[in-house]
Amino acid sequence: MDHTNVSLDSLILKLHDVQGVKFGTFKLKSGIISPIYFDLRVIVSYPSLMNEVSRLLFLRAKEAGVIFNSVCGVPYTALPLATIICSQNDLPMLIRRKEAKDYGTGRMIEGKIHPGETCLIVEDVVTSGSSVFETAEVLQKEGLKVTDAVVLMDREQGGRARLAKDGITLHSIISISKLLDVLLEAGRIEAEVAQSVRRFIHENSTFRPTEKNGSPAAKKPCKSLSYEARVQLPHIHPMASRLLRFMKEKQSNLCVSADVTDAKELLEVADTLGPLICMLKTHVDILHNFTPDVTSRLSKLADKHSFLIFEDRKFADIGNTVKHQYEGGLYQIASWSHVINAHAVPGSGVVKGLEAVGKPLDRGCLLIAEMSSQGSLATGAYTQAVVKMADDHSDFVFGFICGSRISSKPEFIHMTPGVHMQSGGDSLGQQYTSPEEVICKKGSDVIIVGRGILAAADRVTAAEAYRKAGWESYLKRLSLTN
Ligand SMILES: O=c1ccn([C@@H]2O[C@H](COP(=O)(O)O)[C@@H](O)[C@H]2O)c(=O)[nH]1
Repeated sequence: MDHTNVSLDSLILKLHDVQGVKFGTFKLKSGIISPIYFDLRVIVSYPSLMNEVSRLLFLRAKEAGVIFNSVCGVPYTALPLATIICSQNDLPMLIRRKEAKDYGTGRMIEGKIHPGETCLIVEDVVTSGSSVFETAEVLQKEGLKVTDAVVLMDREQGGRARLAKDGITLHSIISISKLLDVLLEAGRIEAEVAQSVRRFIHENSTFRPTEKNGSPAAKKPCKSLSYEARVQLPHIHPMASRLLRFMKEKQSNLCVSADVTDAKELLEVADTLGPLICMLKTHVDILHNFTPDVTSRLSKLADKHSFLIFEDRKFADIGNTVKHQYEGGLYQIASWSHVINAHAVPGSGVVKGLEAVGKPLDRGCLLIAEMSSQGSLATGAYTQAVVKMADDHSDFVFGFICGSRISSKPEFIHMTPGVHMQSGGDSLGQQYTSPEEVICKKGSDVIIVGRGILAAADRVTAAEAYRKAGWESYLKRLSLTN
């Protein structure tokens, strides 16, 4: 028996001893029930284990012949591992921030960056490979090369193949198959447990390699209709149909969130970005100089450039109050906004109140089923109840604000905020996802982008980049699912 195998087996047993790996019934973040769970964060409490894992990670990269100039750990568990590797081998380290700083430079990477150099990524566990990929994306945006990643535990659920597709070679110390073999042999788990974990891993691969002609080799995700085909659906809401037509004609599933506080700037955003968007989202109550003239000009720009106006008012009161809020007051929202949205918290009265005002004007409503902010309570059973409410009021409700596709009905439009090319978020809990993730993987229809475009030096160029990314992700989704 060679020395490496002996130390690998003992490492696996130690990880089991400290409960870094557990067997039982665990609900994963995705909602899937798993018979195995890794919690490798626990190893930070065991210094000798930390040193051993760090040594093996470094050795693995060296054995594989990886040439690199710096090391970056995927936050958070791999951060101390990267620190030990760099300290013991006299290597420069880079730290990836989870959120951009909202002051100073706003950078996402800490440490001295030398564009053109190669950075090795270190991770504790890889499932789909998305965390490694997100870190690689951030490093690459700074001009660094990322060719390889080393990981302590490969769950063998498609992460390696997915990263290879993106040009990153994954090197692992322990595979889940090896872990099961060692624990079985040591009498730590029963054969049935090992068998059920193997079955689970096999059935829950997150990446299916494509055949040479590009079509998926294995099980396809459920079929998705084109925007064009959905326009023809017999029960499509007129607002959904209008939006889908704009999307098709303009090749745009981009909604710009025009969160500016000056009326002149709002109109300028609408006019300059109008040709690139299918919808303009407003928060008129943040304007310091609102006048009714602003909304009448906005309506003219919507006609000129063929986009819908969506006032993101998030109504959330009893039916009688929201009727007044929608129809009257300073903003008279119903008179100019094609689309509004509402929380389902008050119960169906909120929709009925809004419908009483909006339906005669041919307006449409989106229900807020999920939110992009950290710690949002709109999840699980609440989200499902919102879908039911939309089903019950589909004369007026034509879709959702959500993080991913939550209804299988193609008549409903799914719109996702919290979209940015760079992963991370802000200091107030906003969490960002990329256009590709939102459209292609999560099956949403429209990306809602605010600061990703508004904070850019050239807003038109940034909006075009988001339009293109959103549209190409939609085409990719169609090709993968049909
Ligand atoms: O869950 C939600 C619901 C709404 N929003 C709104 O979208 C934009 C996002 O702005 P960014 O600058 O792209 O972060 C903003 O108007 C929010 O009120 C959301 O972010 N999340």
